[in-house]
Amino acid sequence: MAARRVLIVAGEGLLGRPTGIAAQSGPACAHFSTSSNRDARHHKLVIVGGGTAGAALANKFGPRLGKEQVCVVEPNETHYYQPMWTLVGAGLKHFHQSASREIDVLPKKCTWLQDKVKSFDPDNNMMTTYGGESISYDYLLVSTGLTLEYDKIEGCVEALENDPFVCSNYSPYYVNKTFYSLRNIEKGNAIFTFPQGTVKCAGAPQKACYLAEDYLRKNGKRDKVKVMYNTALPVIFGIPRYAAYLNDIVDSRDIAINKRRNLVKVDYKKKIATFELLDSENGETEDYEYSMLHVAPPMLPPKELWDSPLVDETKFVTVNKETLQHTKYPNVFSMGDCANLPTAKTAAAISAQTGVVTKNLKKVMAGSEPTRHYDGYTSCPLMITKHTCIMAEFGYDGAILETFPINQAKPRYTMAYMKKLFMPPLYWLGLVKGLWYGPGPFRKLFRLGIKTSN
Ligand SMILES: COC1=C(OC)C(=O)C(C/C=C(\C)CCC=C(C)C)=C(C)C1=O
Repeated sequence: MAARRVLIVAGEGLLGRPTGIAAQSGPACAHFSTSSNRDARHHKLVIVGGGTAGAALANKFGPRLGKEQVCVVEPNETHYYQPMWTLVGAGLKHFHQSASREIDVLPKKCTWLQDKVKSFDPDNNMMTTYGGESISYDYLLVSTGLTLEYDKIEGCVEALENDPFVCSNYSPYYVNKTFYSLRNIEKGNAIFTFPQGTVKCAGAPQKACYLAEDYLRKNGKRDKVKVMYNTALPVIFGIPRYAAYLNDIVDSRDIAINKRRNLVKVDYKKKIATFELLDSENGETEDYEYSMLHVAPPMLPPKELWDSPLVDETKFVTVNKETLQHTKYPNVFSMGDCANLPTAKTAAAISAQTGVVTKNLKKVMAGSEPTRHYDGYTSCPLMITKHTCIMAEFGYDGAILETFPINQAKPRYTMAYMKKLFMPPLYWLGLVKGLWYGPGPFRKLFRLGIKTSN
């Protein structure tokens, strides 16, 4: 029964489809736009991507400017709360709890064009779509998210499609396979990978590992399964304060950390994963036999952006890291995973960015300069066991920006409850609706409390 369910999930996998936020395309909905004039289509504000960032901004500007003035270009029918997929992979939430209809996260007062941008021409304030539209705009928000590039790993797509024990919490097609693997693994190596390059939610690959280890231990299988985390990075986590706690945790739970290893090939018939040794000069590789393999794929902004002047050679949208305004085009902003911001890419980061872009875009629309500055705020709720969580919160240059006046680097029950119970409603009712700008004000309030009580 379980095996059948997984096979159905795996059978649906198709990497040609957009993978950033949502999955399927489908029939048009109420305020879906059917353009009557394909030659000239103009909106005051065009938002490319209806994920977390795009939906939040549509909810800010749609009601303000009106339905015809704000256009969201988003091909996918379903909007996913991706932070929940860590929990789905560990059997702590159901996949359907992470999904909503795109039409339900967008405001009534906006035009949803269910289409995908094909090319950007910011010098002429124009873009074209695969559906054959030419759209011009006064202001543009680029919030496309990232595309999962499983196909950069040789044999990985075949393995994800054919081996029930090769899984990935990053994809709606493969996230259900993670818990299937945990329930059915008997012995051997359970390997969790972290790729080279920029990823969204850099904590997710190790959360998958911790929750798996916890499940195997609690279900009496731990002594027969070796748990490994193979990462391209030279450290377990980029912020030393949290890395110190995490290193102790992996030591005490006998999780092997193999650093500077990058997954380059999966041979699912032989059950072998091949890793490039990044510190070796002559491109040496290492083969690992696996019983279960959790893949975090390389990621990049969608290829439609690569040739546009909106990005640089890194392929990420070049914005001022404080104002989030484009470095070349003052009428363009970018936020979310596709922006080249030197901080970790998370939903929590988008909450803080929403306030900044809302304020600055209003300023620019009124003919003045952007004034609000983003401090790089981001948060990573690191699930350590199913009941405990390290609530990492930080900003640019490793600044620690913890909300609560307690040590959040310690695994805590309260923070696990936050992640599992408090965050989903905060996301659906707050963040995507443009009503949650992150916990910054609470942080300041709690710090004030400490000062006055001293
Ligand atoms: C899923 O996305 C998330 C957010 O966006 C909805 C957040 O904002 C935050 C940050 C919020 C914190 C730490 C709690 C603040 C709560 C109060 C009551 C002050 C986290 C961790 C998060 O995971």
